[in-house]
Amino acid sequence: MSLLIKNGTIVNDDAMFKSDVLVHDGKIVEIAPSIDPTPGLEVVDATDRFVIPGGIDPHTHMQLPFMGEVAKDDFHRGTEAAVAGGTTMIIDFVIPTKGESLLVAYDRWRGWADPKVVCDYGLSMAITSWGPEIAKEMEMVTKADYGINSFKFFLAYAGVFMVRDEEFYQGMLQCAKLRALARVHAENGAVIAERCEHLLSSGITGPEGHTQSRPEELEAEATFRACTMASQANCPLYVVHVMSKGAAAAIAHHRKKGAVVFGEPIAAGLATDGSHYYNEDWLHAARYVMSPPLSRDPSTPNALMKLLAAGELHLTATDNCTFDCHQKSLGKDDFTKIPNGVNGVEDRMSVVWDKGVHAGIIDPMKFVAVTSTMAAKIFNCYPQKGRIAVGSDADIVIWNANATRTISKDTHHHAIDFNIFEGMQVHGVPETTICRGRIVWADGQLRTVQGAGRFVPLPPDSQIVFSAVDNRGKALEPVKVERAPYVATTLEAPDANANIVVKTRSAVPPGGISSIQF
Ligand SMILES: NC(=O)NCCC(=O)O
Ligand SMILES: [Zn+2]
Ligand SMILES: [Zn+2]
Repeated sequence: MSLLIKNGTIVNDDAMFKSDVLVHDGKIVEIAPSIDPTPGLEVVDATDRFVIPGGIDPHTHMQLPFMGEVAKDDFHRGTEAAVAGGTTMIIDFVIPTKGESLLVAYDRWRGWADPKVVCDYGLSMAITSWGPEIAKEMEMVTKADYGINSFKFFLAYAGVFMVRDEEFYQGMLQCAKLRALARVHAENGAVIAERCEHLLSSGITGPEGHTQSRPEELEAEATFRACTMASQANCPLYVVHVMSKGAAAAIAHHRKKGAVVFGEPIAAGLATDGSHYYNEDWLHAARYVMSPPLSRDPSTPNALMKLLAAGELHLTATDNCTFDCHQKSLGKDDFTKIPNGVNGVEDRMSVVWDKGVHAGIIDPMKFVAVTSTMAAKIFNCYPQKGRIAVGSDADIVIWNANATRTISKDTHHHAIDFNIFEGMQVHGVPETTICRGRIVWADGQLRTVQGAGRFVPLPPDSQIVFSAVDNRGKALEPVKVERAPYVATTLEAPDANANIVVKTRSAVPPGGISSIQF
């Protein structure tokens, strides 16, 4: 099947230019100022429109079994919502239960996703327990047959997904060895568990307890700790759902010291805030329960967007993990039982355009970078994905920057009965979405086929992630002092009048000098 996109302005992360685009058999085969239509060619007019790489959402949880429930958006509804919003690839997480084989969990996720996806998808893998068997399976799943190149560690959800610091550290050593990216959910799970108990026993049972059990400091502390441990393991780190200024500052601190750390804000955190948790309508407040919580500081969404603009945060995702009102209401007497998670996969592109480009904070090229290209580079499928170029997959969105739409549960494609962005009017609308050469969304209608999306294996050793690591490693090698063997001497009584000699360090200790002053 062939398709010709005419008269549009192509936007990549590094350039914008007017050109036509010819697509054949799922690939972009020609880009030229003017391509003549030939008989039988479907022509899409993109006059006054941008022609952008389809969005890549690197953080979703379709049909995740979590907190006794299963997320409502499955791989069918979830990917339909994605393409309706201009996203043409998702990266979902395989999350084994504690002690479960990674291979068994992997097969389960592929079994769920392959027959249902309407767009391409890749997988990341969570490590929820630790031991030699897990380390061995990590190596297996990074092979081409499995196509995993990143592993996520939870420092929250005590007793469920959380790993201890030493497990996280060992996991990162293994990631570094396999040239796989470590990803982290950074919150202090142990302190959160204590605070939950305290709040409940003080009679705070509503959703306001959720945010009070997880103050921003606990996200910032865990982010700083994760970055520190990653630096010691010489392992690149990707911090998922950066929700607060403190967490972003921890990332910036380590990047200034040369660490390879990426920060991912999500649509929810860029467009809304934690004031909802204090809404007097219980159900309203419960809808926003996710972890880490939305920031209580109303200036945070704008600050996170500015950090994307400044290059201190790097790409956007959604953490799409949807539970409907009935599922949320299971926590009506106890906020710790409200299933955690919000929508985002359908609205991320419009929300980032509106709060970023329309607001004058980022330009269209940066928009493409933070919604698509950076994800393709980090997860090592660039330029197959994330670029409008000859030879790339024809994952393309015709974007109308001048159109607006009002987000609503009544028109969205999610499987839930509310939308956390309800009523928000956003500038920037995906008019046509093309997945590997097929139009899957046009004129406000889905034209999808279940199972038509493909699994995209993600190979390890992404350039943007690993190129600096070897030289950093040399600087971190342990230092050995060569000495003559120590010969024991008889101890003599100390001479009270002898001068005290203060020994000074002559070599930098492994891992560098701490900036903490005592
Ligand atoms: N974020 C959230 O609340 N739910 C999904 C699981 C996770 O990513 O932590
Ligand atoms: Zn998380
Ligand atoms: Zn998540």
